[in-house]
Amino acid sequence: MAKKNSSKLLLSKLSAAEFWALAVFFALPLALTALTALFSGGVPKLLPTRLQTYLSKATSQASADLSVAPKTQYSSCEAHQYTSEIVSLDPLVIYINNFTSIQEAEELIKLGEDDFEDSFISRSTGLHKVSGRTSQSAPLEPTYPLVSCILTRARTFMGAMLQPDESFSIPQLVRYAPKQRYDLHTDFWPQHQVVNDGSGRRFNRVASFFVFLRDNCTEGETYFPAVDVLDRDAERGGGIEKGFGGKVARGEKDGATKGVKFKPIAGNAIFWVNMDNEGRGDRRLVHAGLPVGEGEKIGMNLWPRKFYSE
Ligand SMILES: O=C(O)CCC(=O)C(=O)O
Ligand SMILES: [Fe+2]
Repeated sequence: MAKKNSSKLLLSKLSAAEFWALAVFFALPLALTALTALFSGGVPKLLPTRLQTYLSKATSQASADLSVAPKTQYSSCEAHQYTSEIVSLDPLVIYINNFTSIQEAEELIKLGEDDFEDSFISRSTGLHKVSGRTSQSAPLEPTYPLVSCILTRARTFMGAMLQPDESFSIPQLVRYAPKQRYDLHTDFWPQHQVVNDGSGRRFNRVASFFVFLRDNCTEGETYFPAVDVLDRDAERGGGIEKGFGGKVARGEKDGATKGVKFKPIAGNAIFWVNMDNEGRGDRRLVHAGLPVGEGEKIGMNLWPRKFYSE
């Protein structure tokens, strides 16, 4: 009772201006909460069920509109789950298990699948269509959250090999239908390329990641005829090859068993180093995408670029 009287007394002592100042002070947080609820779609939930029906059409339309931004929808960047195994030390070839998850692999395909065109090869003279590459390719926008996440993963994998100002080429999806292939080639250029930023600096593809994204096929292995580690292993009983549990096998060239080939397994990747410290390309990293038998193979190229002084 005494408390009620004292608050009455206090109100009667306030001027009109002081009263309104106090009213605004107490009402402002309430108004802000209501506005936040309005913009986050929370208002319908605050209303009685009967009234919610009046709003349901508008709010479900709003959430439907949100779902039509597929290219940027996947935004989580999961911590990597990969494990790695060295296939060859010299030249350096590393097999990476689970470089992407299956969900990430399918999501990457979705991001590029409207943009597939017949593959070309890139040379200093421009882009060329060649008969030895019959697949289709699609660029992947590096700023999409998932693509940027995978590029960061690749950069972290490379550790000290890349300087912070050295970046990746635009990632590229490659898709093969039955009989399609990419004949023997190297990913590095015989001559360093000039960066098109006006600086005159020259770069080359210091290393390559080839990531298998869809393995719904027979054959279609990635083949390195001059990486001879399994050939040497065969002379000692083939223990290393068996240790890879079918992911890696010996290849065939000109009727002879030679080199190493990698079976397409979605999510797994091959990493290899193309250039030595002096910026010379290593021809032992010549490789091919062997013709696909049945089904479809989709992979992704990630090419880290390093600058060279000449
Ligand atoms: O398809 C493959 O297995 C390899 C593809 C490749 O080497 C490339 O696109 O540069
Ligand atoms: Fe290649």
